[in-house]
Parts: sequence; C-alpha cells; structure tokens
Amino acid sequence: METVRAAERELMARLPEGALMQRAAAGLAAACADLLGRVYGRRVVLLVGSGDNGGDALYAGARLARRGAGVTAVLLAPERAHAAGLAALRRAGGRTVEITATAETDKTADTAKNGDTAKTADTAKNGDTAKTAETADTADTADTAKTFETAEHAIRNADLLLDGIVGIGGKGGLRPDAARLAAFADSARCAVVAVDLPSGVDADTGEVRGAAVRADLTVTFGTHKPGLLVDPAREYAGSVRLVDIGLDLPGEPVLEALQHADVRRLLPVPSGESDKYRRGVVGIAAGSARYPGAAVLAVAGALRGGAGAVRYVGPAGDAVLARFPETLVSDRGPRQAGRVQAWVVGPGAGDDASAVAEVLASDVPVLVDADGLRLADRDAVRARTAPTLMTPHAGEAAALLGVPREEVEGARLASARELAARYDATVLLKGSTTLVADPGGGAVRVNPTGTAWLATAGSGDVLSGLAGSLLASGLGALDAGSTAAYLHGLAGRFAADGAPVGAHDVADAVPEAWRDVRDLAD
Ligand SMILES: NC(=O)C1=CN([C@@H]2O[C@H](COP(=O)(O)OP(=O)(O)OC[C@H]3O[C@@H](n4cnc5c(N)ncnc54)[C@H](OP(=O)(O)O)[C@@H]3O)[C@@H](O)[C@H]2O)[C@@H](O)CC1
Ligand SMILES: Nc1ncnc2c1ncn2[C@@H]1O[C@H](COP(=O)(O)OP(=O)(O)O)[C@@H](O)[C@H]1O
Ligand SMILES: [K+]
Repeated sequence: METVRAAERELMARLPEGALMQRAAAGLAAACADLLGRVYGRRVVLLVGSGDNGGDALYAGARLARRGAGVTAVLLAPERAHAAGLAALRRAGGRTVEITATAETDKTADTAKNGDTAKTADTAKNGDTAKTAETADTADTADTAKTFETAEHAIRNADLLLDGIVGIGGKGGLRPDAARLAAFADSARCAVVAVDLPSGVDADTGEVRGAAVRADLTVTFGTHKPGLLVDPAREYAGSVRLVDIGLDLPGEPVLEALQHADVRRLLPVPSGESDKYRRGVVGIAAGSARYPGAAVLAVAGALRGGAGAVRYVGPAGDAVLARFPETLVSDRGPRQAGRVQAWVVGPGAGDDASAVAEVLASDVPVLVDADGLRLADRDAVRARTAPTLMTPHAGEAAALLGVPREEVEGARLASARELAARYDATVLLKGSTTLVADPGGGAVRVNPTGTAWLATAGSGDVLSGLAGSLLASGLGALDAGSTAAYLHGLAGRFAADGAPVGAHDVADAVPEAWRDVRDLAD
C-alpha cells in the first residue's frame, strides 16, 4: 500500500485540505444511497475507528443524514475519532454511541481515567448521544458492556451498516474491541458496506488474520487494493465498487486481470499459410490404467486450445481414440513419440516418473500438473531452458512448499510467488481465485472469470490440455496459463449456466467461450 500512500501524499500536497476525503466520502455516500434506494427515514449505523477510514465513514454518514437518514456513529475510540468528520456528522443531526474501551485492550481507558471531560461536555452539548459517559471513573467492565450493548442494539435495527473501523492503515489482526464490532456486523441483518476495504483483511495480500468484517459491498478509493481480488479477502469484500479520487499511481501493479480485449489479442488464429504443424502440436503425457479419464479430458481441452494436432503418449490410448479419433496416439515414451511444440505431463499419470523426467529434459515448453508435480525433480525444472508452467491446486502447492494446505489457501499470492521462485517456473495456482505468477516477479495475473461450478472432478485436466495447447501455438507461459484460465472460467459458466456439469461439458463449452471473447471484445 506504500504506492497508494505516496500517490495520496503527492495529490494531497496539490489539493485543499480534506479534498481527497471529501471525494471518497461523496462516492461512498452515493453507493450507499444506491443500495438503500430511498435515503429518507432509513437507519444507518457507522462503525468508526480512530483513523481516516473512520473519517470517510463519518463524512459519508453526514451526507446521508442531510438527505434524511437517521445516522448513528459507533465510535470505537471516541477521543481519537476524526474530529472534523465527527463535527460534520453532528451538524447534520447524527447521533453517537461511544464505546468505552475494554481496559486491558486499549490504553484510551487510562486517558479517560485522567479526567477526559471533553467527552462529557460534548455528549452534554449534543443531547441525543446515546451513551452518557459521566466521568471516566465509570469506565469499568459494566460500562463497557453497556456501550457494546447499545451498539449492538443500533446495529440490529439498522437498514445499512458502514464499516469504517480500519482501512489501509490497519496493522495485524483486528484488536479485541474492533473484533467485537466486526462480529456484530456479521450478525447484522442489513447490508454491510466496507469503507475502502473490509476491516481485518490485508490490503496487500488478501490474507485474513482472525476476525474481519464480511461486507456485501466494498467501496474502495483510488485503486483496487490487490487483497480485494484474492481469496480469502475477496469473499469478505462482496462486490467491489471503485471511486475515482484522482490518484495517479506510478509503477507496476501487484496484480492484473486480463479482459476480453486482452485475451482476443492473445488467441492464436490460423492464417492462410497455416497447416496443422505450423499451428503447433501439443503432446499429452497423461493418464494411467487406473485413471484413463484424465488423459481423455486433457486431450479434450487440448483439442480446443488452438494447436493444430494433439499427440497422446501413455497407457490410455484406446480410451482417448474412442472419444477423439483425431488424436495422434503413440505407444512409445515421450522422447520417441515424435516432435511436439509443447508438452503437458502429469494428469492422472500415477507413478510414471520416467515420462515426467523425459518431458522435463526436452527443449520445448512444458506444463506440469497433478501427479507430475510430485514426480518432477526441482533441479531438473530449474535447469530447463524452455518455459515451464506448473498448475497445482492448493493441496499440491502445499505439498511442494512443505506447509499445510490451509496456509496456501490463506496466503495465495505469497504461495504462488514463492513456488515460482523456488522452481524458477511460472505457477498457475488453481482454486477459488486462480493466480498466475512468473518466477522473475512482476504483476501476478488474477483470473476474473472463474466460477465455483468448475470445482468438479477432472476440470483441472481440461485446463491443463487447454493451456498446453496454447503453449504449443506459441504463447509464453504467463499468457498461456492466464488465457487458458480465462477461457476455462468462461466455459465453466456457459456449460453450467446455474446447474451442475461434468468436466467434459466444460471442455465442450470452450469453443463458445472462444467465440464470446472474439465477438464481444472492445
Ligand atoms: N490518505 C488520504 O488522502 C485518503 C485516505 N482515505 C482513507 O483513509 C484510510 C487510511 O487512513 P489511516 O491512514 O488513518 O488509517 P486507517 O485505515 O484509518 O487505520 C488506522 C487506525 O486504525 C487503528 N488500527 C490499526 N490497526 C488496527 C487493528 N488491527 N485493530 C484495530 N485498530 C487498528 C490505528 O490505531 P493506532 O495503531 O494508531 O492505535 C489507527 O487509528 C484509507 O483506507 C481510506 O479509507 C480516503 O479518505 C482517501 C484519501
Ligand atoms: N471454488 C472454486 N471457484 C472457482 N474455481 C474453482 C473452485 N474450485 C476449483 N476451481 C477450479 O476447478 C478446477 C479444478 O482443478 P483440480 O483441482 O486440478 O481438479 P481435478 O484434479 O479434479 O481436475 C481448477 O481450474 C480450479 O481453479
Ligand atoms: K473498513
């Protein structure tokens, strides 16, 4: 987030004080109004932390109050709440509930004990304040419980809840009092809007440590924070709306997502001079007596990926030919199977280590999947001169990294990068958010088309064949992996259309995905 902060600093130096926050708050209030439909008479609750994220919530609350909403701000650290934002809310007729900090978790309780009369004066002046913290001496456990109870009551009766606890300034997991408010937000019946990002998620990595707010909508400012696009944080964010506050972000982004127009530019299209060999031949070394279906599905994907021919090597030749008579089947090992422009090795391959070693020793691009990942020698992968694309799911990535699966699922971005660095290979990490990372660093590609309907046995085999075919037709590993994931996701959506499908249905829908990209780009 340092780039965002630097861009904000630069812009703030050129703008009148508070202008950026006003832009943010205006966009936030507009998004809330859209969600509410009618603003007048609605009950809006703001969860307000001690930083500028709370300030955004307060200013947006003031705007909604001016349009007739009944707005209550729950102040997590009343003495440190954004002063101008709070004043604006009060001027607009908003109410406040002041959380008395749990003594052992927040030093502001001590400040209060020293006689913080400003708070009392404020509340007295503003007669509609729900909590009356007479003197600081009453800041005991019972008082704390009471303020939380008041907050919970307000949240239970709200039509809309804004989470302004922390934004990009949040450090580590939410502290206990903030976590308690996040839990209230979780049980709220109304829509929850996160300000900039759901409190408790890491803006840079998408990691979630401990409690975090689950939002229906996140209104984010200036730029999509990388964490909002990667699970698990993505799930906490709900849908994401970007408010342009005029930031000019320098440098390379951490994440990027292909769009239709990008994919169309990448898709190989045969020309007048093409023949089947010039379009590229992809070799599939997959399947076993136990898992012949993996070979069939990988070939099914490969036939739809742009290569001019698919060569199959392995013990499932009969099954492959029965389904796809156009396949060139060889009963010899990969080394003797004839020339290919790229290999796919591993799906359903069992323990055939020699096929994996032979393929890795070739000088053409190689995609390693499934069993192949376990059997691939790391030094052999690192020593390759042609590109290597590895396509693990979280469990396979965890085994390669020597960590529990949950660790990969909780830190997808870091895991994909780490694996790419260790193997000096491009890594496509499959799952709820598919990421493709190059070994040299640079922006990681996040696939925007995925759907949970793809979580069906064998759909990874289809993806391998598809990506291998794109490698054979000349795309680099990053482009082949991300283009395949894009088409695969679309194909999953078209095939499923809201109902369960098998992996072969996904393969059958790839041409439809291809046409969609070609026809709808721009
Ligand atoms: N800059 C700009 O121009 C613009 C910025 N904008 C907005 O500002 C936001 C960034 O504001 P920010 O930098 O004030 O930090 P913020 O996210 O409010 O958090 C810091 C506060 O949280 C606290 N805290 C920290 N960790 C915590 C935890 N684990 N659990 C609980 N509390 C924790 C921390 O407490 P402390 O550590 O100081 O005790 C501190 O008080 C940004 O996301 C966007 O919304 C927009 O208006 C556009 C213009
Ligand atoms: N929850 C999910 N949301 C979106 N895509 C998913 C989800 N779960 C799995 N997928 C996708 O489904 C495919 C499953 O592949 P994989 O795990 O290799 O299964 P298999 O080995 O059975 O083929 C991958 O493309 C993966 O990204
Ligand atoms: K927030």
